Amino acid sequence: MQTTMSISSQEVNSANGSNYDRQSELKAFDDSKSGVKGLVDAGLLKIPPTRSKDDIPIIDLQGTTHRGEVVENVRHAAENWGFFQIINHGIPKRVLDEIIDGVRGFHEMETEEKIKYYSRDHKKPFFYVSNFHLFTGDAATWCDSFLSVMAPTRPQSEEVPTVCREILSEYSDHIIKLGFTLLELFSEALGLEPNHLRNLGCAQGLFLLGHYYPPCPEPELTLGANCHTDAGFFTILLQDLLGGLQVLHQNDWVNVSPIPGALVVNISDLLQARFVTIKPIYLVTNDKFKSAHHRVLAPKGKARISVGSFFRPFNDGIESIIYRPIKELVSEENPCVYRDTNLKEYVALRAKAVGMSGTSALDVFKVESMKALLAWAYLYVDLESNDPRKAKEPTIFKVLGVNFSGMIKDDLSNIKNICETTGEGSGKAAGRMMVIGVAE
Ligand SMILES: O=C(O)CCC(=O)C(=O)O
Ligand SMILES: [Fe+2]
Repeated sequence: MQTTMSISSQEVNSANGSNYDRQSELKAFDDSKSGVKGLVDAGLLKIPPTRSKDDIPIIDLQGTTHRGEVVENVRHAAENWGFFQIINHGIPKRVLDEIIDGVRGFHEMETEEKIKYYSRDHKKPFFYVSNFHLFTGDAATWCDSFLSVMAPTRPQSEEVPTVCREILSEYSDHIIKLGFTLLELFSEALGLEPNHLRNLGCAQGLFLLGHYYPPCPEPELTLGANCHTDAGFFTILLQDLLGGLQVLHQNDWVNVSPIPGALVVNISDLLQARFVTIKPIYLVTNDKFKSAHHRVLAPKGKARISVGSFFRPFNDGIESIIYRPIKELVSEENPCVYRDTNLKEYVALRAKAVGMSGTSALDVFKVESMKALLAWAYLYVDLESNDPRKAKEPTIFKVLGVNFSGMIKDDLSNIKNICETTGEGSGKAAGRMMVIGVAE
C-alpha cells in the first residue's frame, strides 16, 4: 500500500494516545498530589490525553514494519472502543477531497433537479432522502442523505447524477480494497486466518451514504444523527473537518476529532454478534468487538459533509444465510451469546429497535437477553402492582397480560414470538437489560 499522507503517527499518537500509557500518567499525576492546578502552575500548554475527551485510538497502517503491532492496535481498538481512526491507509487525498465535493455537489444541486432522486424505496440502487427513519424513529434529525449501492452490483451509470457519478465509483474501488485490508486485520486480531472474514462474505455488500448536515439555526435543540449503532459488519467513514461525530465510550460522549486525510472505522452489529464471547453475564462490556453507539451533533454556521461506507451482507439469500458466532471463537469458557438468526429477522428487529433510543437490535438476539427481558418485564409487573415482594417466576403470558406502554408492549410481542419458537420461558436477570428496562 502506498503512503499518501504526511501525518506522522508519533505526532498523532502523542496527541491522542493510541499507544499511550494512561495508567502511568494517572499514577504520576496522583503521586504529584498537586491536582490540575499543579499542571497549570508547571506551565502546561496542552492538556494531557487523560483529560481529553478526544482520544479515539489512531492507527497508522504504515507506521511500523511489524504487522503484529498494527494487528494488536486494531484488536485493542475494536475491543475497547469499537471506533478508531486510520491514517496512511492508501487512499489518495485527491480522492477523499473529490468524494466530499461530490456529496456536497449533489446536495447543493438545484432543488428541482435533486427531487427527482427523492425516494423511500430502499430497493433503488441510488436515491436521496431526508431521514431514513422519519416516521419510525425518535425525533427527526437534521440531515439529508443519498444512498448508493456499490457492491456486489452498482447502479447503472444514468441512475447516478453526473455531479458524483465518477468519484463514487473511484472512491468505492479504493474503499473495497481497504475493506479487505481491514478484514485481514480483524481476522488476525481474533486469532483467525487472514482470509477468514473475507471468505465469510463480510465484504460482499457495500453501500455508500453521502450525508449533508446543513447549518442548523438551533443546533442545541436537535441532532444530526440520533444515537445508534450501525447495521452490517463494519463502516469506514470519511468526515470533513467540521467535527460533530461523537462515540459513546464508558458512558461518556467522546468527540471523534477530524484529522485531515484520516478515515474513521467502526465495528457494526453483525461483526460484534459474530465475534462475541461471554464472560459473567453481569459485565456490560463483555462482548469481544464492540458495535459502539454514536451520534452526530447538528452543525452551526456551515454545512457538514460525511461519507459512510457500510460493509454488510449481500441481500440475496436473505432468509437462507444463518448468522451465528464464529465457531472458532466459541468454547466452554466462552459460550455463544447470540442465538442463530437470519438477515430478514435481523433487519426487521433492527428496524424496531431504532425507535427505542439507546437500544441495539443485538440485545434481542442475546441468549441471556431473552431471559433478561422476561426478568425485566417481571420487574415491571411488580413495580406496576406496587408489590415487588410478590415476585414469582414470570411466564410470558403473565407479562403480556399487563398493560405496558406501546413501545414496550410491541417489543414484548417480539420477545413472545422468539420465546415461543425457542421454548425460552423464564429465567434470571442479566444486568444490562434490567438497567435498560428500569431506566426507560
Ligand atoms: O456523519 C457521520 O459522521 C456519521 C454518520 C453515521 O453514523 C451513519 O451514517 O451511520
Ligand atoms: Fe452510524
